[in-house]
Parts: sequence; C-alpha cells; structure tokens
Amino acid sequence: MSNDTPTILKKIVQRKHEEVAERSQVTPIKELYKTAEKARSPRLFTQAMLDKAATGQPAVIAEIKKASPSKGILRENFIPAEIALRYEDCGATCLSILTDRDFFQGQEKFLMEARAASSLPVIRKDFIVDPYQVVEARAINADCILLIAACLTDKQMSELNLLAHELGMDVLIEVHNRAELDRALQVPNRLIGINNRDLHTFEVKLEHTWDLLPFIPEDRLVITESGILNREDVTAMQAHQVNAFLVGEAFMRAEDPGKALKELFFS
Ligand SMILES: O=C(O)c1ccccc1NCC(=O)[C@H](O)[C@H](O)COP(=O)(O)O
Repeated sequence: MSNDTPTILKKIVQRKHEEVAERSQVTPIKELYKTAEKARSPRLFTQAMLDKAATGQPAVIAEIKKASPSKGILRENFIPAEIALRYEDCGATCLSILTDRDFFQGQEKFLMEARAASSLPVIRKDFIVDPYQVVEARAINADCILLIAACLTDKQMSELNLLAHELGMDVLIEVHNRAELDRALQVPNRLIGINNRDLHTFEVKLEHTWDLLPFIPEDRLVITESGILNREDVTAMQAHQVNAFLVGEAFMRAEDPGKALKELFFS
C-alpha cells in the first residue's frame, strides 16, 4: 500500500485534528482545564488491572461501543449506564467507552453516564493526537486514555503520556507491530495493549499478541485487544500467559453484554 493511500486510520486522524480545531473555538483549552480541575477524582485504572492480573483471574476491560468502521452498527439497544452496570456485576475490571462520533457513533456523555453508573475505572477510547483531547478526557471524568502508537510520533507519545499522568490519569499505549512496540517501550508506562486488528486494513490476527510477547519486559502488563470472540480465543491467549483482555464486539452483539462477559471468561 502506498503511503499516500487514505486508510481508515488516516481519515480518523485527519478528522481528529479538525475536531480539535473546531472544539477549541467553542471551548478554549484554558476553560477545559478549569472543568478538568473540578472533575471526579480519577479511579486507579492501571492498579485495578494489575491487582486483578495478580489474582490469576482474567482482567477484562469491557468495551461500550455502538458501532465501528469495520462492522457498522453493533447494537441498537444502547444504554451505556445499563451496560456498565451489567459489566460490573459480571466481573469486568475496567470499562472502555468509545467517544468518537463520526466513525463509532460514540459521545462524551456515554462515558460520563457509564462511569456514573458504576464504580469501575474507565478509559476514554478515542484517537488522541493533541493535548486538547487529553484535558478533555479528564474534564469528562475519564480515568485513563488510550494512546495509539500508529497515530503518533515518539515526541507526541511521550508528551501526551506525561500530560495524562500530570492530570492524574493512567495511559494504555497500543501497538500492532514490532516497530510500534519498540517505540512504545521508550515511554514510561505500565500498560501495553497489543491490538490484533490492523487499523489500516481491519485485518484481525490473534498471532500479533503472542508474536510480540518475547520483546516485552516483565514489568509491563500486556493487554490483548480486538478479535476475542469465543472461548477458544481466550484459551489460546491464556496458553501464552496473556490474561488481560479488551473486548467489544463479542459483548455488544449479545442481548445481555454482562452475561456474555461471564460466559466468555468466568464460567
Ligand atoms: O473496530 C474497528 O473497526 C476499528 C477500526 C479502526 C480503528 C479502530 C477500530 N477499533 C477499535 C478497537 O481497537 C476495538 O474497539 C477494541 O480493541 C475492541 O475490539 P473488538 O473486541 O474486536 O470489538
């Protein structure tokens, strides 16, 4: 593929820069900082994942997303607060809420509603390319942000990571291949997400997780992301000593997302 080919990830990143420009016209970053200062105290996302992993039980980040670019609408009956409660009751360790509007039909208020309904730490799942979005994440009560190595330069990755920590949030750094992993490991952070989905082509291969494992130091917690659909997938990850997961589609398509979580991980 040529570097000029507009993949979905490139389109999303371009839109994010436009969004930041539009939003800062309406709410300048100084104002956003004031809202962030008054936000709810951050819940400990990384610690929750580490504590759960230490018990030997699966540490599950359960995702709330209405739609995705690769799969379209995933769920019609979409009430984030209800889904969050079910996830918590059924053993989730943390929540992931899509806030992107144009590609995932997400909204900031979904994160606020889901977090208010549960006591779990929440990650803002979005495509963060600018400090404005980090401050915005804290202003809507997020406890953690996602940084996707494929969207960021090394400098951006470390600056956004630092800003998130200064604001009291945790960070999940996501990679898909060895080059991104090597870059991500330069950033001081405990959580490394390996996305099994190529965000340029949508191709999903679970092998990405175990292929990268030998290159990850012991002090990082590896979270496998995307394409975990059934018990065989979970067992395959556990056979490689990976026991932290981020799952969306498999739960969102189920009538009761909480029951689906319980069946996938705890039955
Ligand atoms: O899911 C997509 O189609 C997608 C496309 C482009 C960029 C990101 C995308 N998804 C974000 C995610 O990484 C997933 O929501 C997350 O890992 C959960 O995956 P799944 O369990 O397969 O829903």
